[in-house]
Amino acid sequence: MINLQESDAPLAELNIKLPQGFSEKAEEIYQVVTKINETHNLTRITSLEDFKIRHLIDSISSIGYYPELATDAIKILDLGCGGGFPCIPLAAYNPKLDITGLDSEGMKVKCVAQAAKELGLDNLKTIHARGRELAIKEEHKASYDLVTARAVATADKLIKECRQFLKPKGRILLYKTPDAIKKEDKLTQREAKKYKFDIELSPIFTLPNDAGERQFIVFHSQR
Ligand SMILES: C[S@@+](CC[C@H](N)C(=O)[O-])C[C@H]1O[C@@H](n2cnc3c(N)ncnc32)[C@H](O)[C@@H]1O
Repeated sequence: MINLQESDAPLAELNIKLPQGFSEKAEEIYQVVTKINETHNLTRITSLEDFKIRHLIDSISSIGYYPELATDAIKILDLGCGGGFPCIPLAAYNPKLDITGLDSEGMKVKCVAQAAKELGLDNLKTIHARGRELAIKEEHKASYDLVTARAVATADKLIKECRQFLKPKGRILLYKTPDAIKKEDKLTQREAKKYKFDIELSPIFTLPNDAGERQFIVFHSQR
């Protein structure tokens, strides 16, 4: 049984409150995703404790930094959603979020769509496409408040790929490690300046069980 609690690091550190019934939902996510994984090889993270920390807690940790995610009706594109992270836990956390999981691998989006159906997540849909192809389509251009991406590409590439999806004053929120942010800094600064984004960095936090340090980099569109 996944025992997700507010006292779990870094949920406590980030002051993230768990909605009623979320621990049970987290258990359901674990069951559904690992069942689909048996035949589709979506994730190598399958032990209960690792899944809890590296998928569930990591995915919702952005709420500590961006509290509107817990309460508001935000339209989100999760670019490179893979097996459904962070989009599945975020959709389960706040039913008002309207999330689209996008991936260039058709099998992965099919699995995420199946998981969303089994979990009753009506606020999560999926699209099979590459980011840059979808971004130029009329119905997706300038349509999202927020683009998220975890473990997809370097920040400079993601600025280019995600910027056209954003509504005016939209944001891109990347799940990163502090080391990656430092390493990518020069190119990130260049692309952010070129496409007129302000950069904001979250505090660094540490995931338990040697899962490493995390930091968010957020790009705020000036337009
Ligand atoms: C390492 S996986 C990460 C998956 C998930 N975000 C996670 O953290 O578990 C990267 C995913 O991004 C997808 N991807 C990479 N570039 C992409 C692009 N330009 N457009 C859509 N999907 C992309 C890949 O197919 C892959 O599923």
